[in-house]
Amino acid sequence: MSNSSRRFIIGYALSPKKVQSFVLPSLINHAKQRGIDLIPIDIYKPLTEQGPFDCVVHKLYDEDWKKQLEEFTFKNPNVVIIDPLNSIEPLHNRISMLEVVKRLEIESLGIPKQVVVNNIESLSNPKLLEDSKLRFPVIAKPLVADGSAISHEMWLVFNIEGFRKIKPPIILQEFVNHGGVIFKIYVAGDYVKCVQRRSLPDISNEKLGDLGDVMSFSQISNLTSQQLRSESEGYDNCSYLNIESAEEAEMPPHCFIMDVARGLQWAMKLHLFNFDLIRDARNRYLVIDINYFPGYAKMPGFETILTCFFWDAVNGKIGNLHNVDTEEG
Ligand SMILES: Nc1ncnc2c1ncn2[C@@H]1O[C@H](COP(=O)(O)OP(=O)(O)OP(=O)(O)O)[C@@H](O)[C@H]1O
Ligand SMILES: O=P(O)(O)O[C@H]1[C@H](OP(=O)(O)O)[C@@H](OP(=O)(O)O)[C@@H](O)[C@@H](O)[C@@H]1OP(=O)(O)O
Ligand SMILES: [Mg+2]
Ligand SMILES: [Mg+2]
Repeated sequence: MSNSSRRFIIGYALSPKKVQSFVLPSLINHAKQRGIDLIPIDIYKPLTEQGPFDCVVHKLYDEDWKKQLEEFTFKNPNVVIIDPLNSIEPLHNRISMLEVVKRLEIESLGIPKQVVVNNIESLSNPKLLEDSKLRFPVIAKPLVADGSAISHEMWLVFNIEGFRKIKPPIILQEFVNHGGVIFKIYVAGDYVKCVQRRSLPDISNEKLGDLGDVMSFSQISNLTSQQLRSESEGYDNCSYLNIESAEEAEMPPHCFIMDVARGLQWAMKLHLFNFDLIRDARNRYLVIDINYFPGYAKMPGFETILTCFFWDAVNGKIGNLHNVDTEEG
């Protein structure tokens, strides 16, 4: 229970899909019990005429919202905005997204080799892979990561023929064998949680020749085994994805997760994000993706963690990371 009778108001500006997946009755009730009311922001009305708010959380990126936030911040400099748009923006480009990882200089941590391809001509350059020190298989990911369905559409490319299906601007990223498991680390202010999810299976050199030219996929770690099977139907390479379940893997060390989460948070100046981590055959960890305001509801204990974070936010207690906890998802 709240230790004071004062109530706090958090305004949220989220897409209808995000409201449905995040603003669950269980979260609303949990927050209420700690004196926090979660109130929807009407994006069709001026933000400055709404409220009062102690804090605003948001995941909208259009120009109109940007202007609304600027005006609101100017008139209400003491209201906490989670998070400022200029801190979120680097995550909208898959190159700038991972730049921050390089700055951390944490031992055993890195990112896969990658190169930007802006147009079809560059994609047909026969020396593209050689110049960028990449080898097949590679993953082609849309350069822009703006939350649209298209920004999640990826291709696993097995040979040069496969490039025919790819539409730049994209990045080509080294496919790193990692045992079919990824770790998703959710950060909400001071709170950090690591869960294990399904990923793409390893590809051996022998298997590479049997997989066809290219295979498209989207948000694989959110798919159930059943969805994964139907997703893979119709591809030459369907048997590649048609696996029942990945082996359970050992979780990364707590202190390592903590260091990376804290390092990323400070470097990016963000409170709400998750990052995807894979472990290669030499026990090196690679960050492959960072998402703003991810699907927290899939995280065990989400109501408690988010409510604690909101409480910290409205009480000016957003500070050092603590409470690191790892568990299987
Ligand atoms: N370099 C890589 N090597 C091996 N597998 C990878 C690599 N990059 C991505 N993957 C696999 O592809 C999946 C999707 O990639 P990524 O996380 O970049 O996409 P996304 O659409 O941004 O995902 P999210 O839904 O988490 O936002 C990962 O979860 C992982 O299974
Ligand atoms: O759909 P969910 O709620 O599960 O959350 C997903 C979230 O979608 P949403 O913000 O539209 O809801 C995605 O955001 P965009 O890149 O599309 O902006 C991205 O962050 C995914 O990684 C999240 O899944 P998770 O990484 O947590 O598994
Ligand atoms: Mg991802
Ligand atoms: Mg992503």
